[in-house]
Amino acid sequence: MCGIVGIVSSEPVNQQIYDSLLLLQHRGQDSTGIATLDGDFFHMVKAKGQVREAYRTRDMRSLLGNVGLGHVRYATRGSAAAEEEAQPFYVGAPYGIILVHNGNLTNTRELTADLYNVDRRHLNTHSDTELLLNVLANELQAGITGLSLDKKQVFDAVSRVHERVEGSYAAIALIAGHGLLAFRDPYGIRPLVLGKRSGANGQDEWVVASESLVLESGGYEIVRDVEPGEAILISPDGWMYSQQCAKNPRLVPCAFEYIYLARPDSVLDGISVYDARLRLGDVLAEEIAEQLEGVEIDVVMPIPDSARPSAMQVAQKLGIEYREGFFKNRYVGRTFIMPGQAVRKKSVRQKLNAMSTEFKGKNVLIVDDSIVRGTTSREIVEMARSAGAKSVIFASAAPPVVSPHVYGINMPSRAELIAHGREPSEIAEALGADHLIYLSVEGMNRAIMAGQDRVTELEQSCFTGEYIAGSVDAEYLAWVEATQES
Ligand SMILES: O=P(O)(O)OC[C@H]1O[C@H](OP(=O)(O)OP(=O)(O)O)[C@H](O)[C@@H]1O
Ligand SMILES: NC(=O)CC[C@H](N)C(=O)O
Ligand SMILES: [Mg+2]
Repeated sequence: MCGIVGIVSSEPVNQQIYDSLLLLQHRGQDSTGIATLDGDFFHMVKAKGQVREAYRTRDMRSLLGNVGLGHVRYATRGSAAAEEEAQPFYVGAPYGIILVHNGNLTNTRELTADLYNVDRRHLNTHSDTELLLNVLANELQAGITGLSLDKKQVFDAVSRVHERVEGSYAAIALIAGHGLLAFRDPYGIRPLVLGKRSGANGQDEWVVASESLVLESGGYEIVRDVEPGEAILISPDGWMYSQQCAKNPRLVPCAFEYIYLARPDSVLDGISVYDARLRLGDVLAEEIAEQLEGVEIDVVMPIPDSARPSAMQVAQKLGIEYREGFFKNRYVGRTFIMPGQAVRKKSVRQKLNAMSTEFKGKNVLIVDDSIVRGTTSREIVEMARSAGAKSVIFASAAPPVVSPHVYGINMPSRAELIAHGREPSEIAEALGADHLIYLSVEGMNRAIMAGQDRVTELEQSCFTGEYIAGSVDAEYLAWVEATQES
């Protein structure tokens, strides 16, 4: 999951894109980039690290134009450290295209071979985003008949992209002279939402972004989510056109967005992330009551930040006091999306501190949103014990993560997943907890999708091992494991 934003405005967009990326920072911390379209020219600035450190005043001044896009990266293919893999990516033909992408393609080997051998295209990195851009460029090129490009040709090109590319992709592109193109994969795995406001000169101003909070904070009304398979084309003077470009679109958004990735104050595909997290807590409480009958619990405690809404509900439903015992250093980023296990492990200790008065002599139920590698939970159980807890019960508001995530979250290898091939009792032992409880898969589905009928199924392969998009089989997973840094 990266964060993406694209804006078509009646005034310069540089500051708006910057502000939007700051709001999307929780989706990626490895690198960031902004590109603008200024008449016939693109301007682009990319840098490693987080938004606040990445852009200088002179960079911002160079980003001229009323149309632009931006990206924060959390690498899922290639390397987090590679500067040349920071997004956006650019190709010179046709017209000049710049693209940002949230997601992960699963047929990269086939695409790489075809782009070299058939389309005669050069690829300069290991990024799957560069592949996506080149497929789009190739399909646009193939459909051009005259000098200019019309919307049908653009939508036909996106249809052919859907046919060639497998995996997940929410993408935004700028096409020089033509405006902004946004599209979402046929399963809508990664989020993308469309917003509109009226500019000073009466022109419609548009934004497409990974999360709705970007729209709200910029004073845009939420028009709707981009449909799975749909493409949206917005001209530089604010005309918007859309078309369904996939043969069999089916909305299957990623469950992990609701559990951990997205900000709680966003609404994705009509489901409020905060409400989903509250409901995950409600259902978790029911399952705790059933499975841990008789186990003594004095206090319920969240692991800040993402677990707070769920933990609050667990406490309320179980009628047990809610306390905060772990305090977070706000200057340390999200540890799960940091590259490399050594950094992640060190950061948990830097990030969280246990206040002993809240633990001494108590039976503590610790609630986290998820346990993936166990990096956080292992350290936390140890911290709770050293702070004097009598017993430590650990609850996860998501089911066990048993399989790699190949659609935009960097969990490439089975071996690193603490729940892979282990029973909950063995995991409890590995974590050092007295009891461990996970939300059930059925409970997760019920909680996230309650009270609405737009989303009827979730992408949940990391909990079930069943992959909906592309041919993800044992051979593919072994290849990902062998080639992707985690
Ligand atoms: O089992 P693990 O591999 O440790 O991963 C899971 C943990 O990582 C995330 O927290 P993170 O610090 O990334 O962000 P947060 O502050 O938003 O909770 C998540 O909320 C869990 O606490
Ligand atoms: N998390 C993402 O969406 C990553 C996008 C792309 N796969 C990359 O690695 O840059
Ligand atoms: Mg956390």
